[in-house]
Amino acid sequence: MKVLETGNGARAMKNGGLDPQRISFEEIPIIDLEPMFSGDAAAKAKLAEDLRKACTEVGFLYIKNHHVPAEVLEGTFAAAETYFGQPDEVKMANHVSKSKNNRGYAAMLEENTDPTARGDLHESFDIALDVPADDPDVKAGKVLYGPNQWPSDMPEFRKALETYHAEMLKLSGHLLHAFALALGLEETYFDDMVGKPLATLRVLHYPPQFGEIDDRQIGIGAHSDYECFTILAQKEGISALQVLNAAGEWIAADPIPGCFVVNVGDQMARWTNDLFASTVHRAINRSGRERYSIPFFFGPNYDTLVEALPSCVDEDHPAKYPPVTSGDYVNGRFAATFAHYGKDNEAEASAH
Ligand SMILES: O=C(O)CCC(=O)C(=O)O
Ligand SMILES: [Fe+2]
Repeated sequence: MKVLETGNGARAMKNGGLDPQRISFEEIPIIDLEPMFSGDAAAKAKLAEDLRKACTEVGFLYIKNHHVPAEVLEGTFAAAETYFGQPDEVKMANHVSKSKNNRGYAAMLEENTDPTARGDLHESFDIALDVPADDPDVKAGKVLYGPNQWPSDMPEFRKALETYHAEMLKLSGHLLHAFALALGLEETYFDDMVGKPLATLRVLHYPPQFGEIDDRQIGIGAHSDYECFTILAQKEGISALQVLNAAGEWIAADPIPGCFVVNVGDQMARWTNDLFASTVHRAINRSGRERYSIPFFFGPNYDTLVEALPSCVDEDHPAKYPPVTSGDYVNGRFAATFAHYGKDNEAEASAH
């Protein structure tokens, strides 16, 4: 077993080295995050080992004991339901095209997460870190930074989402520490890269799909997430999310009470030179009921260079990807997903 010397002492690396062993998982592991809040070094090391295994073999996991209050989750789901229940013209008043920073509402079929598909059957509302318009980074045209856009007459909606966003930032700090330990690094290794993080919160509404389904038009098409990691809340009792395993089978990632789904994003895969798997997933809502979910995408500061970590590169495993800043990477991916606003999209939508 390979042992890695770190500033926190020696760490054994399971799976002997850098080659990830993806498995044909049929279940997604559950990781107990409690040690990051109250554990000693031994408990954290055990958690780090479990997390490393989950990220290497699967790329998806559930976390329990995350310390996000249940009422914050319930409040956000309730706020989302009220928001999406409004007439389309009301929601369109805060359409994402009215923001320079990808904030606000996007309607059914406007997004096309899988570029080979015909639009996603969901509507969404996005916020991110609220950075004022006169901030130097915003003025410099770093479009992922900027102010949020809000409906003028829904203060509860704003409050719920802002509260949830703040909780996610806290939780992301703990998770990032766990990821650092899982990579054999000092717990605080990433801390100075996340002072002004790319941190997008979306609320999503998926109407149910009935009967025969065209696999090019589902709730959200097959994709991997762009950022470092995603923390996803799903309303209990509705199955829709699916994760692709190493054998190419779709595995259900159903909601588990008290747990978030966490998945590795593309930035983390690049950081780890593909040791950690950024796993493809999709959602199809055939539950017969309206589905709501709340993903939160966490990545480092816009200017952080995402390049293979020294501990993930050696002679036999040269860096696979050129270094890229966090912002340029996410921006490039966004451009592809939102490419088809406008005429094409209207034609598609009215054809169905
Ligand atoms: O709604 C879900 O369960 C998944 C959403 C998702 O994958 C995304 O927004 O990137
Ligand atoms: Fe996703």
